[in-house]
Amino acid sequence: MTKLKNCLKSLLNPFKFNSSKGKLGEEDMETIAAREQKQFSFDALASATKDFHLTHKLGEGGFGPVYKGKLDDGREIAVKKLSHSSNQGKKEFTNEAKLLSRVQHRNVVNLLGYCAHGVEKLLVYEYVANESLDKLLFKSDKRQLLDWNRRYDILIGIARGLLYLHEDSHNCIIHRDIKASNILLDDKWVPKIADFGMARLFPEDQTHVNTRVAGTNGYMAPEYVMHGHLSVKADVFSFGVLVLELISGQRNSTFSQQHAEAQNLLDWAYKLHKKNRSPEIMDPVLASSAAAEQVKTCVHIGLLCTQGDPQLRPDMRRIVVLLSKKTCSLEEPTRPGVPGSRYRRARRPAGMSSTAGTSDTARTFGESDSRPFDSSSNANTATASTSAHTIPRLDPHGKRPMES
Ligand SMILES: Nc1ncnc2c1ncn2[C@@H]1O[C@H](COP(=O)(O)OP(=O)(O)OP(=O)(O)O)[C@@H](O)[C@H]1O
Repeated sequence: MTKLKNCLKSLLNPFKFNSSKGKLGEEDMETIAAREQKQFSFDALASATKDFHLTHKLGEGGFGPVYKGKLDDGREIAVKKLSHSSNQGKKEFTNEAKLLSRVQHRNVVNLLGYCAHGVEKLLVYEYVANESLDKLLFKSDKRQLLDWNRRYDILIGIARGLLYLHEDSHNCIIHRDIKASNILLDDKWVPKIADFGMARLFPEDQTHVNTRVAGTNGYMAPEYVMHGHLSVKADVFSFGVLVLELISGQRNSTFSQQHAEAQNLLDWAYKLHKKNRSPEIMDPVLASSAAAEQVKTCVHIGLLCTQGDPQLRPDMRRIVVLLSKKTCSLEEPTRPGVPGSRYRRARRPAGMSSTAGTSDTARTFGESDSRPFDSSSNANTATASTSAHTIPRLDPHGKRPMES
């Protein structure tokens, strides 16, 4: 009997068995239940962030300000206060946040929980100590911290995180906004994908787009920008842009000013690849740490990911395999699509649906098409031909492909 008691006691130990009462203390039970529910009280978050004090503010993105905080139990957190423009109801928000907090992977920022308090909606993330990738990669005084091996590990980590979101999480989660600023690095340089699931929390709500800095972010897949066709291949496209940015140390969105002979980073990489000179896109600070063959393979993979036709792009499972292999034979990429931005998408001409996947027309892509797929061109010209490839129907949230 005593043995059984001890055994039970040790099983309950992680939950702070309250021996003086001989059972789990009421408070402990509440704490466990609250943690399970992933619900945080507004007071706990206000106290953790010193009333959302300016000195705790980490920054402000399109969805609202983010604050650093410390919970009573010592955990460091980042609290995202969603802007009031999210018109999602409390119950829907709670359901979505609950689902998203089940997403757990080494390369995805952990959503610890959420809080819905009056009009306030907040998301609570694990705090990731290092800076976001863009701050390191695009700042000349910091980019040498990222040698080739580190960049390569970051690439594989992001690829694994995306594979998990696409295929291995409870539902297919399309990120929709993969870019360098959404990759956070922890103190061991492990990349963590941030801001996943925003499409579910801001369903069909483009309002936040207008609060972002106007301009091109240069990561969005052309078929998504132009037609709202959202599939996992849109994330693959953005990942491809990120691959080429990591290799070159150049931001795709500001590239054109530097190299007049190419329209953008993708175009430049493609032209050099065709001449078998792709290592020339390499960031000069990598000269001593990079192996030319590996750089070549990575450029090749980046170009496969950014092809205009989403169906030609590899999926994340294949990308993880390709990146993990020492040698691999790769098909020739077709010309890259021209990336766009969400900002442009929000300004689609009247009459074009902004609902992902509702447009039934699409431009036909293919090897024979030598023109780059320009997302900035007028949408009327873009709907000229009916798609030869049917793109799977998407749910009205523009997030999960629907099983038909
Ligand atoms: N979990 C986190 N840990 C540490 N810092 C974070 C965390 N989440 C966000 N931040 C920081 O908070 C700031 C704002 O982040 P947020 O993701 O809201 O916007 P953004 O990525 O700058 O822009 P966008 O909304 O366009 O993606 C950034 O500097 C980011 O690095």
